Amino acid sequence: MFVEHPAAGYKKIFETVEELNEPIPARVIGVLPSWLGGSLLRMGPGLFEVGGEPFNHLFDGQALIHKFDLKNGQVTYYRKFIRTDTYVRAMTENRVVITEFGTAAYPDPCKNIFSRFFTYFKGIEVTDNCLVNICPIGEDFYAVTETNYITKVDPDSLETLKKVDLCKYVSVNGVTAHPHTDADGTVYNIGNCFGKNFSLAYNIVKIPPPQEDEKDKSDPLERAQVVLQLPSSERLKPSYLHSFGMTDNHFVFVEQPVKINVLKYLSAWSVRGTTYMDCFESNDSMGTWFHLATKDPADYLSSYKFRTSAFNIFHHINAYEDQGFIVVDLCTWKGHDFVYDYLYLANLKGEWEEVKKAAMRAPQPEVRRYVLPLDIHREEQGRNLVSLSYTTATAALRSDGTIWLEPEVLFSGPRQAFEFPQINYSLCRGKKYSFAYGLGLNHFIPDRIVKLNVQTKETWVWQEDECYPSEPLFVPTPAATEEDDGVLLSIVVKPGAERPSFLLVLDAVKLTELARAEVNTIIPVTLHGTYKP
Ligand SMILES: CCCCCCCCCCCCCCCC(=O)OC/C=C(C)/C=C/C=C(C)/C=C/C1=C(C)CCCC1(C)C
Ligand SMILES: [Fe+2]
Repeated sequence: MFVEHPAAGYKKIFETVEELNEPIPARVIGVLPSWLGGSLLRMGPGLFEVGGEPFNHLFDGQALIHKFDLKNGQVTYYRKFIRTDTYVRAMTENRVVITEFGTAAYPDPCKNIFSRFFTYFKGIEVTDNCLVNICPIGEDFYAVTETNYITKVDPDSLETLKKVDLCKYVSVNGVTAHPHTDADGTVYNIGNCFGKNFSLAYNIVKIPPPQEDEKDKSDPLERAQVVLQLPSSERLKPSYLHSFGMTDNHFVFVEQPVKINVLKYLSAWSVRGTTYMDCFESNDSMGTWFHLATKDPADYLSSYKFRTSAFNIFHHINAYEDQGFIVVDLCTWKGHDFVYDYLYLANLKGEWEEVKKAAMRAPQPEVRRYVLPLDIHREEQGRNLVSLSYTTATAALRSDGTIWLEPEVLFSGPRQAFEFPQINYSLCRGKKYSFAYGLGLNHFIPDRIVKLNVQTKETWVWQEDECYPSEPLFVPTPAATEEDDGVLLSIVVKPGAERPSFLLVLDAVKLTELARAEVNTIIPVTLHGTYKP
C-alpha cells in the first residue's frame, strides 16, 4: 500500500526560490563517511513564473544549478540561476521571451506592430534553458537540456561561462541529457537530425577525450563527430528520445511510439501560442522498436528487426551482453499515451485527491528487462530464442522476419514508479550487474528512494513522513570490493521542518541513513545531476 499525502507538502518543490549570494553552511546530523569529499551538482527548475505569467510545464521553469560541497565532515549549500539567453531576456523584459517546452512566448506588447511582425518571423528561437542535467565533457562541465544549446558552467563558482551551439560541431537538432561515458573518457550521445531534403535520422555522436600524452588542451567538442545514423520508423516523424543504452560493444536505441511531428514543429513557430509539447503525437499502431548497432566500428545491425508492444521510455537503467544476448533494463510506462501530458504544473501542484485522480488516467509504470538475441537463424521461427537461465524474457522470430520481444517484469506497482534510475556506473556500465537505485514516484509525486536487485527483484526503501526526495546518485567507497559498497546522495525537501531541506546520505547496502546535512531553505525539484569527487 502506498503512502498518502493529504497535506500536499509536495507543492513546495514546484515553487520559485531566490538564488544565493554565497554558499550557506548546513547542519550535519549523523556521521558522514570520512572519504566523502566532493560536490553534488544538480539541475532543475527554480523560477516558475515571470512578470506574473506562470510557466505551465514541469520542464519550463528557469534552470537553477545546485551544489552541496562536502569536505572534512562539513557541508555547504549553494545555488545560482544559469544566465541562459532565456533567463537573461526574461529578467530584462519581465516576461516569457523564448518559448519553453510547454509555455509559449508572445511578442512584446510594447513594440509597434511592424517590429512585432518582424520579430515574429525572424525564425525559430530554440530554448537554451538547461534545466535537465549537468554533464562532464573532458575537463569541462555543461548544463544541458535536449536542444542544440548547452551551457558551460564553472562547477566551483556556479558561474555561467558560455553558451555552446552543438550545430556548429555536429549535424543534430538536439541531443539527450543522458550521454554515456567510457572508462577512457569518450562521451557518446544520440540526437534527432532533420537533415537536408527531410532525411530524418537518429545520429550517434562521439566525443573523444583529451589526449594526455599530447598535453592536449583543445576543446573536446572540436573533435565531436557523428559516427552513425539510425533510421526513423516514420519518414517525417522521428520518435522522442530521452536516453539510450550502451554495452561494451553495442548501442541500444529504443524507438518509442511518441513521435515528433516535424512538419508541425517547423511550422509551429508561425502559429501563435504553439509550444514543443504541441508537436508530439502518439503512433497507436507501431508498438515499440528496438535498434542495435555495434560500437567500434559503429555499424547499424539492420537485419535485426526487434518489436514489442507500445510503451513510453525515458530512462535506460543499464544494458549488457551475456552469452550472445543483449540484456536491456528499462523504466517503462505502458501504452503510447505521452507521459509528459501529465506533467503540467497545475496537475502536479493539485490537492492530493486530484493528483491521484489525474495519475489514474496516465500510462502505468513498470521496470522491465528485454533480452535481444544476437544470433538468429531463419529455421528457428516461433520458438523462444532466449536461453539465458536467469530470465523469463522471451524473443521469437515471426514469419515476417521480425523478432517479437516479451519482457520480464523487474518491478511493478500500481501508479508506483521506479524512475530516475542510477547504478554503480563506473563499475557496471554496460556490464552484468545486480543493483539499480531509483526515485519512487507515487502518482508522480517523489516520496521514497528505492534499491532494486535486478537479479532477485528484492527491494529496499528509504521513506520518511512529509519528505520529498530526488534522484539518488551512487558514490562508491574508494577501493570497494562489492557493487553496492558506497553511499546514495539525494536532496530531500521536508516542507514543515525547521530546516526544510537536506542532503541525505544513505548506506547503499540497506538504505540506512548515515547522515543528513540540513539547510534553512526550500530546494525546488531537481531532475538530474552528477557527483564531482
Ligand atoms: C524529480 C521528480 C519530478 C516529479 C514528477 C516527475 C514525473 C516523471 C515521470 C516520468 C519520468 C520522466 C523523466 C523525464 C526527465 C526529464 O528530465 O525530462 C526533461 C526533458 C526536457 C526538458 C526536454 C526538453 C526537450 C526539448 C526542448 C525538445 C525540443 C525539440 C523538439 C520537441 C523537436 C525538435 C527538436 C528539438 C528542438 C530538440
Ligand atoms: Fe532524464
